Amino acid sequence: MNQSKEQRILNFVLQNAVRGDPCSVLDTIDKYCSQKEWAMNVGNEKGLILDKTVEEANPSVALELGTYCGYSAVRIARLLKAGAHLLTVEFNPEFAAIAKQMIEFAGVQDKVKLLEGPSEEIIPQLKKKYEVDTLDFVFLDHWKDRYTPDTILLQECNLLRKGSVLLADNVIVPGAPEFLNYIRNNPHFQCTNYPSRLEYMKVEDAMEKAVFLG
Ligand SMILES: C[C@H](C[C@H]1O[C@@H](n2cnc3c(N)ncnc32)[C@H](O)[C@@H]1O)NC(=O)c1cc(-c2ccc(F)cc2)cc(O)c1O
Ligand SMILES: [Mg+2]
Repeated sequence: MNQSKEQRILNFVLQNAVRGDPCSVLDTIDKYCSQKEWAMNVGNEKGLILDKTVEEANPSVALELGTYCGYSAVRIARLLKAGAHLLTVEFNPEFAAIAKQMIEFAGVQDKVKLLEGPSEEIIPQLKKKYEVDTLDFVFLDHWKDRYTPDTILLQECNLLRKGSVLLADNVIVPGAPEFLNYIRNNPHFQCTNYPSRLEYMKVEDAMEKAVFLG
């Protein structure tokens, strides 16, 4: 059976990147996806916005929704301080298997816990099953129509605290208009928009940061 695109991306990393070097893994994925096959990684341009937001938040506990091949999980984990960790959620088993290998090859597996399943099922389990108190940082990069319900669910599960930082990818392409409307009109969030471009394309995209005010 011929390989999936995600398997081809992983193989290219295994053959061309430096094991244990997260930056080398990120650069190699970006090289493959800009020169050979487009893929929905956050990419290097929006990746720099993600980097700055993570560094500013300096989270002890971070959550990512939508792992895909693990590009942003590696990107986030490489910036985490000693003792901090990232929980990343992916419901597609094939993608989860690829991401697991990508995270291990990059050498950040001790900082990342990959949770396989839908976010709507996993979020309510975070406190009891995964021993989370509150989340310092959340990266929303899964189905764009899940951004709003999952943001509401995070609040209902008391997983946000004053100052928790949410960062949403793709608020222009594919777009998350309902999320933007929800979060920008919600007095419990302070929002900032970061114009950028769709990964590996000359197409406008943006990220939205929302700080929970408690
Ligand atoms: C949604 C995907 C990312 C991943 O999210 C997992 N997922 C989903 N829903 C759940 C859940 N409820 N729980 C857990 N995991 C979940 C999935 O399996 C994918 O692996 N991301 C995108 O679709 C995406 C698409 C584009 C894009 C842009 C222009 C185009 F012309 C075409 C596509 C760009 C991006 O930057 C994206 O991020
Ligand atoms: Mg995205």
